[in-house]
Amino acid sequence: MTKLLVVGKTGQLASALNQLSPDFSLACHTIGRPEVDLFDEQGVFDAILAEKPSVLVNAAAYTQVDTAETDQKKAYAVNQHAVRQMAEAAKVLDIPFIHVSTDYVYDGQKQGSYLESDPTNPQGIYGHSKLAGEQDALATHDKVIILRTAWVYSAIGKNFVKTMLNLAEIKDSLGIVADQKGNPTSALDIAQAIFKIIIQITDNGWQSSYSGLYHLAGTGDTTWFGLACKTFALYSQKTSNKIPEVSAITTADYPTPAKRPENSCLNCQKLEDTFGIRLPNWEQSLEKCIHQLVES
Ligand SMILES: NC(=O)C1=CN([C@@H]2O[C@H](COP(=O)(O)OP(=O)(O)OC[C@H]3O[C@@H](n4cnc5c(N)ncnc54)[C@H](OP(=O)(O)O)[C@@H]3O)[C@@H](O)[C@H]2O)C=CC1
Ligand SMILES: Cc1cn([C@H]2C[C@H](O)[C@@H](COP(=O)(O)OP(=O)(O)O[C@H]3O[C@@H](C)C(=O)[C@@H](O)[C@H]3O)O2)c(=O)[nH]c1=O
Ligand SMILES: [Mg+2]
Repeated sequence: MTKLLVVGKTGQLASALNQLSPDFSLACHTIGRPEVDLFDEQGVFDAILAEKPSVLVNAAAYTQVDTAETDQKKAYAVNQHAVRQMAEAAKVLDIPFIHVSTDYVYDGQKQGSYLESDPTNPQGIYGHSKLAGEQDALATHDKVIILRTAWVYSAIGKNFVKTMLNLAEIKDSLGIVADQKGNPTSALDIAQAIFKIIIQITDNGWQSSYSGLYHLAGTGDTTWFGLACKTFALYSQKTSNKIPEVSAITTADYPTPAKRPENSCLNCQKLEDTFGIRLPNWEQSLEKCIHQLVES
């Protein structure tokens, strides 16, 4: 039986992997704080070797985009140095390592959606540190799959969708940026895709053609303003709770410490061609998430 080890316990993706693993008949174990802290590089390496998994997935990261600007050391420790240790451990065990990265490795200036072969140019420390982690993982071990995803939301954990619903309780109006475009992605959809990839690796054995970068994001794109509007539209269909008035603003109207890409839409064709996986439309998965939030 495939023995999957997930680094990360309480985050959006780690929770989704945990939740869905029984559907895929996998033994799935998660490690994270307080037992395993990613600031302790040797501890991470040792913990993975002690577990002896047959596949390693990293679902942990330093994800606070704005805080990273002033907390650079921690961002690089988690997003680069710990990732290198995971790749080193996977190399020693000779097992596949599936690592998750971000659309924020791009500068957002491309017209149209990004291909994996497009140049990267992160605009902030979070994106820089994630890119450094990708590069270290690929340089360390052959059996590495990097999945760049985007705009992740889930009923569990912190994300933009839940921020909007929390703000609804305290605000009558909101201004949301309408000049940043991307692909909202459900954590449950990412988890399901990761399991499908693992099943193919198990069934076919590792193929050298699997190695490398893949985009994995919800189908269809929108702006943060569009995502906020859809969130409130779905929410008001399911509850009688009040929703705020939402207005479209520009990036200049909403200054933040970290610069975000204007257009980070991801072309996910390579993933479909290699593994036959295509994620659902973002609106369809968002509806499921809002349903879960309303029911809980
Ligand atoms: N969230 C998003 O919008 C996007 C995320 N991604 C990527 O997807 C992946 C999953 O992200 P997501 O699930 O949203 O992340 P979350 O922010 O929800 O969770 C991050 C996880 O990392 C763990 N972690 C952080 N620092 C440490 C540390 N020092 N030691 C141990 N564990 C640590 C956290 O643990 P604890 O609970 O103890 O803090 C938490 O479990 C990441 O690689 C991220 O970069 C990519 C694009 C968009
Ligand atoms: C709360 C709020 C945000 N915004 C803007 C700020 C920003 O441009 C945009 C999104 O805000 P957030 O800070 O929630 O999103 P952000 O933390 O930038 O989300 C990113 O997280 C990392 C981890 C990733 O990898 C990315 O793919 C992406 O999901 O919305 C408003 O315009 N109005 C508001 O009231
Ligand atoms: Mg954030």
